[in-house]
Amino acid sequence: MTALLELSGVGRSFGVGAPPVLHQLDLVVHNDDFLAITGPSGAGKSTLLNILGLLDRPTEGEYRFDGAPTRDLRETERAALRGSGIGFVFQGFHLLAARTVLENVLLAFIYGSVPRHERTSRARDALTKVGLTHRMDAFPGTLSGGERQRVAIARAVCTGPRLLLADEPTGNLDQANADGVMRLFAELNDDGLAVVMITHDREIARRARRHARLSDGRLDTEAKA
Ligand SMILES: Nc1ncnc2c1ncn2[C@@H]1O[C@H](COP(=O)(O)OP(=O)(O)OP(=O)(O)O)[C@@H](O)[C@H]1O
Repeated sequence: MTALLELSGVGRSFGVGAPPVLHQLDLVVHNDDFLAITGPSGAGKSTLLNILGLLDRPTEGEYRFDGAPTRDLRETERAALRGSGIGFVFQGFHLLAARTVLENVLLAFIYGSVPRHERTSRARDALTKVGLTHRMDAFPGTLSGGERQRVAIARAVCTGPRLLLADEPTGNLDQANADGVMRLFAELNDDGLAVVMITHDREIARRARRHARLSDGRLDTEAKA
């Protein structure tokens, strides 16, 4: 099976003479993978996620997305690949307070290639998938944290990405809402979406299919959660 993501000898340094934050990382993520990455604060987890999400570039090594090298892609090509192939979910939800739930989800289509006439039905379907059909016209400020994160997940998946990247997606949630988000990730993964998630919570990491631990800039992909 072709890897969806493949890192070979990837390093990332910030500034001349600074020690590398990421060091010679090798990682393969397949289409059906659900990978949790843990590690101490400052280990480079967000730096790694930014590289996987084509928001940042390695200073060493190669990153292949869906079999194709990404090194020589122009910014516009990287943005197009992000818009069509990758969904992002963050700890802080990143919703616009003055837009309704449905309008927030529709924002995802700004960067993709989904035709205009399909957008509202796709956004509604995504909100149905996350159990928020009844809150489409609500404003984010009137929702619980768990509901807000589900809106963010609907926004991340409504364009039909191959990969979902999540940075501490349960960090602002209580146990019950964190459980709900993890159930949703498992369902999306069963439907064929690859998920890579950063978490500091070992219980949450155990809910993934696979666990890798990042420390001192190195990745242990055999680590037990
Ligand atoms: N743009 C940047 N310029 C300089 N240094 C950076 C930059 N981005 C990250 N770093 C450094 O890289 C290291 C790793 O940061 P990163 O945010 O990836 O860690 P993390 O594992 O996600 O940490 P946390 O769990 O606390 O969020 C830190 O020492 C940080 O200061």
